[in-house]
Amino acid sequence: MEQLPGGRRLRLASSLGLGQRCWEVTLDEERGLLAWRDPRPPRRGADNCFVPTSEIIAVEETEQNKKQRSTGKWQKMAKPHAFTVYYVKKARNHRWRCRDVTFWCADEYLCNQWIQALKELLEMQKCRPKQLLVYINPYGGKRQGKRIYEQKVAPLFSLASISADVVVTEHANHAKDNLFEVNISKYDGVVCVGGDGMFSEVMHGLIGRMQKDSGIDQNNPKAPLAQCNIRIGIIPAGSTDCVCYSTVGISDPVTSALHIIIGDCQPLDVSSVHHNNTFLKYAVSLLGYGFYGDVLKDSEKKRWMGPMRYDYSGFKTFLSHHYYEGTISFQPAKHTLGSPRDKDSCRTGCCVCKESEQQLAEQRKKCGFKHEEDEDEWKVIKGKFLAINVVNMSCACPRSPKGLSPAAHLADGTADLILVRKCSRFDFLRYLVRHTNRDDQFDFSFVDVYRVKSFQFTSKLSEDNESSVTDIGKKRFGQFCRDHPACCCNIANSTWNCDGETLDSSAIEVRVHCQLMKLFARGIEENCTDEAAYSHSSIEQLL
Ligand SMILES: CCCCCCCCCCCCC/C=C/[C@@H](O)[C@H](CO)NC(=O)CCCCCCCCCCCCCCC
Ligand SMILES: Nc1ncnc2c1ncn2[C@@H]1O[C@H](COP(=O)(O)OP(=O)(O)OP(=O)(O)O)[C@@H](O)[C@H]1O
Ligand SMILES: [Ca+2]
Repeated sequence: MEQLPGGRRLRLASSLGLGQRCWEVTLDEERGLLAWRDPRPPRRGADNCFVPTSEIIAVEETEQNKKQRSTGKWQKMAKPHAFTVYYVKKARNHRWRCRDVTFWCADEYLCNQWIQALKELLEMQKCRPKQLLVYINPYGGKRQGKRIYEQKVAPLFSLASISADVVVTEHANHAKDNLFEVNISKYDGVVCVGGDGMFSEVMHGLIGRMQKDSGIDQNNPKAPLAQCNIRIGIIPAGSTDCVCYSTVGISDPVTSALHIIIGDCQPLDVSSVHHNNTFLKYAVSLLGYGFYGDVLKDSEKKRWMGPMRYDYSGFKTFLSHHYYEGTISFQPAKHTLGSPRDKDSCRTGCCVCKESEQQLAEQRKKCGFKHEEDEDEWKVIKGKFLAINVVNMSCACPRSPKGLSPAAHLADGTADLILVRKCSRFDFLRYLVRHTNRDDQFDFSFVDVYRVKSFQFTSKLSEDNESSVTDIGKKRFGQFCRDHPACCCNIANSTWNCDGETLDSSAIEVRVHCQLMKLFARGIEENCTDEAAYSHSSIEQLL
């Protein structure tokens, strides 16, 4: 073992057994790598293996008897000693898996030195959770939440020495209400097993609890909200799993469990939604009026169909082709570097989000939690819309791998406002299809997109009702426009789809709160295979 200058940086290099051969194994704390190489010439890149120490899941002393029985490899050696390292292996499409490698040596002291060094390194990873609170929705998605947790996630948590208090929910809002009561300081994170609706519940519980504990009135739309520092982990087991997919790059329970174990952290913007100084909801993914509101409303009656309900209701809503009249006001985002038409997307370590984080910190330094009156201009648009979508993130999901707004950022303090104006059914279909291919879905004359920090909407119907409350005739009007039965204009309001839940009010006021909460995730990685993440030359140097 070598202590590097400066005292505490560790470097271990030994010749250890792996399979039936000796490998050169190196643990370098400074570079943050565990690497092993077959020393026999020729030196082929394929024989170099390495793991960033931050992605080691666990290390265990391996019982020699167990190993002898299963492989018979060590039978000729006198008393071999062995240890197994469990680590993250990055596969295709952002999928992570837990792999293990067992090293052995005849020297017990050397073996223990390795185990101790690796355990010390794991102990030093302070961002890793030790105690988690887990909520499982047994009825989300295909009703597999409990099985997914028990079979795929719990064994990994226990391997990583994470203890978990598990609550299987018995009714909607169980998790949210429970989060107002539990001793939250006991936990390093909260995990939800379910879909976007379940995530939304847990988020409401945590943000709500944080505001309550800080004496902040959620009903005040202008109140600066207290940041929620306890991270949420999402084990996807829902129908859309948009938040998980957009922050990890895949909906896969094992991948998400591994992000939780290694203690990843991804800040997330949250929008607050109010009506007449009354708090309605928070939103992280989609706030959609018109098409997505109607799809959701119809699909709620078909929950028994599982995830298929969205395709059924989507098709039905597409055929109905309703548009809605209303007024939109918004404040364009000026503080951010990006634009919704950018070709680059938000990725791990995104510099647009980092810049926003710095601005947020400076703003906090300047005025703390005091509210500063926002003088920025409002832009107003009146029109007839098939869909009004406000998205805090790309909203990528398995149905649409690039999402509703591919260049939206997870943590820049803005949302993208997408306006799809009245157009033909055929054009709307062309617009929808572009969510599933590489073509630009904003490149249509009937689609506009803006990056905003706040937003308001009033439907024509409620404006009319407000201006002539006595006009009973208008209120009694049936659902469809009787003057133009074939025109698809809808005299009734649509419903807001707020992260998969319907809102009761059509008139809403929305503000984006930059990085209000944090997830156990790291955003979508640019190039996610190990080989791409670490160049071979740096591994060669290490070995
Ligand atoms: C021709 C194929 C076109 C496919 C177009 C697919 C676009 C899909 C975009 C999905 C965006 C999801 C945004 C995330 C929202 C979540 O916060 C929320 C809660 O989980 N999920 C939904 O509201 C669930 C929303 C689910 C919406 C599904 C819409 C399906 C539309 C199907 C239209 C078929 C037309 C066919 C005509 C021949
Ligand atoms: N035990 C329960 N019984 C009934 N409803 C529940 C229960 N636990 C949670 N819920 C509610 O179920 C709703 C939907 O759950 P979830 O988001 O997990 O699945 P989903 O709707 O199929 O997926 P997605 O939101 O990704 O489309 C949530 O809004 C949550 O409040
Ligand atoms: Ca954002």
